[in-house]
Amino acid sequence: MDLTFYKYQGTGNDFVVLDNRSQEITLTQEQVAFLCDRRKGVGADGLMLLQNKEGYDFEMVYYNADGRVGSMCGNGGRCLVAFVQFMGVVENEAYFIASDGPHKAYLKDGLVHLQMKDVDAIEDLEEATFMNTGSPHYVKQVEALADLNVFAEGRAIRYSDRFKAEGTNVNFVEHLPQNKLSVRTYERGVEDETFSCGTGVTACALAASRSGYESPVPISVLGGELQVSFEKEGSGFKNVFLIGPAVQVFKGEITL
Ligand SMILES: N[C@H](CCC[C@H](N)C(=O)O)C(=O)O
Repeated sequence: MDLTFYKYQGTGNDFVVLDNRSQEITLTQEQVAFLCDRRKGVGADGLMLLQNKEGYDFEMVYYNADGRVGSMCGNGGRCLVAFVQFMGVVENEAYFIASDGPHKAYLKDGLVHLQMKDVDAIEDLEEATFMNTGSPHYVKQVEALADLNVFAEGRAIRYSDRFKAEGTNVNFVEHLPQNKLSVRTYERGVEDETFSCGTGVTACALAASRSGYESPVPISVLGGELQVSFEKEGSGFKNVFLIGPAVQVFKGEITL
């Protein structure tokens, strides 16, 4: 099978994007893993299929780099919105369905604003918090984030008794002055540190709001700058938006 693919990146979280509106593409777990392989394939943290869905502008189907169907990916969602605008499917606004439900998004001043699911509950753990922002996220506040071994520490938590069956993404967040955060993330399904995780920084911003952080929260990640805006509602959050750039890197062809 000959495939035309696009490569996108959002703050360094990178994706292979395939237009499957004709429904001609079906990929095995091995084929997705091959396309995401950085040495033997195209190379990406994840792969997305753009599909049609009645009642929506499009459907987002997301796979992790290991080839398994993933849960919601915030940076991937932002990249897919940029892709559908590039393909002429939408102009500046989109309404789509992903694994965690419907999402609204719009483009403004070159940034993609993606509405994330409402978050009802943040679970308090002994030294961290845990929540689902479309994907599961463990959030641990640290100091000296730059010196942390995110791979080793993240991996230990991801494979701990509580999380080893389902897995979790693991975020380490440093609280900086002036309402700013710095975040590094170990991603499930990539099983490594990535340069950015959209659902992860969303979780970090919501967790930080409990220490007085106010919307919008600017967040530095290894691959750039993101923002998260939100409204508090009781112990939960609504109107949560992930805001940042999404860039087409190249288009290519590959034979499977
Ligand atoms: N990079 C993604 C998260 C992917 C989710 C995945 N790693 C999982 O939970 O299995 C993001 O920007 O939100």
